[in-house]
Amino acid sequence: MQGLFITIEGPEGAGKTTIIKMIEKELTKTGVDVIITREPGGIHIAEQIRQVILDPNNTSMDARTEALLYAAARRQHLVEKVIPALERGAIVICDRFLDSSLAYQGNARGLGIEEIFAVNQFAIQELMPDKTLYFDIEPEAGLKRIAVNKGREVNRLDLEKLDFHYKVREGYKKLIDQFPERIIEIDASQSIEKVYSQTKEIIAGLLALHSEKE
Ligand SMILES: Nc1ncnc2c1ncn2[C@@H]1O[C@H](COP(=O)(O)OP(=O)(O)OP(=O)(O)O)[C@@H](O)[C@H]1O
Ligand SMILES: Cc1cn([C@H]2C[C@H](O)[C@@H](COP(=O)(O)O)O2)c(=O)[nH]c1=O
Repeated sequence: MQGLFITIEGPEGAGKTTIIKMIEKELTKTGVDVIITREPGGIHIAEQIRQVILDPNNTSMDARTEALLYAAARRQHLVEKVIPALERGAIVICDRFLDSSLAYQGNARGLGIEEIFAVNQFAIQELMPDKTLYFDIEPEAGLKRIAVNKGREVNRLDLEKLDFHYKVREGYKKLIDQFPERIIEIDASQSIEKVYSQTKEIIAGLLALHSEKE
C-alpha cells in the first residue's frame, strides 16, 4: 500500500478530535490528499455499530461482545474506506484504531492485551498504522474537559469509574513500551496551540519522509 496510515490515540478528552480538525484544515490548504476518519465509525455500517456500543442504555453489554463489536466496526471501516484510500496513495488520519481496543478492552476491561490483539488480527489482517500519535493526559483532567463541553454526547464508556480510565492510560503506557518505533507520545495537558504545533511538526516530518520514499 502506498499511502500513509496515521492514528491518533489517547484517553477521553485528550484533545484528539480538536487537533485532528486543525490538521485537516492545514493539510487541505496544501492540497495533500488526506482522509480524516474515526473509529468506531467513519462509514455507515461502522457508525451504526458505534451507536450500539456507545449507547449509555446498553448497560448489560458483555465485555467480549464489546471487543468483538469494535473489531467488526474496524473491519468494515478498513475495507470500505481506509484500504482504498491507502491504495490510491492518500494520507489517512484516523481518530482511534487498534490501540484503543488494546488499552480499553485489553487492559481496562481486563480481557488481556495479547488476547485482544489476536481477536483483531482477524479484522486487520496485519494492517498496522505506520505511526501513532498518543496524546497523554491524566484521566481526571481529560474527563473534566469533556464535562464542561456541554454539546458533547455522553457515551457508555465515559461513564465508567475513574479507575477504569486509569487502566486505559496504563494500557497505553504498556503499548508505548511494546511499540516504541511506532508510537510517539505527546503531552496533551499543554495548551491547544502547543499540542497543535507539536502534532503539526511531527506530521510534516512524516509526510516529508513519505514523499522521499516515493
Ligand atoms: N489542549 C487543550 N486544552 C484545553 N482544552 C482542550 C484541549 N484540547 C481539547 N480541549 C477541549 O477539551 C474537550 C475535549 O476535546 P476533544 O473532543 O478534542 O477530545 P477527544 O480526545 O477527541 O475526546 P474523546 O476521545 O473523549 O471524544 C473539548 O471541549 C476541547 O475544546
Ligand atoms: C476504537 C475504540 C474506541 N473505544 C472507546 C473509546 C471511547 O470511549 C469511545 C469512542 O468515543 P470517541 O468520542 O470517538 O473517542 O470508544 C474502545 O473502547 N475501543 C476501541 O477499539
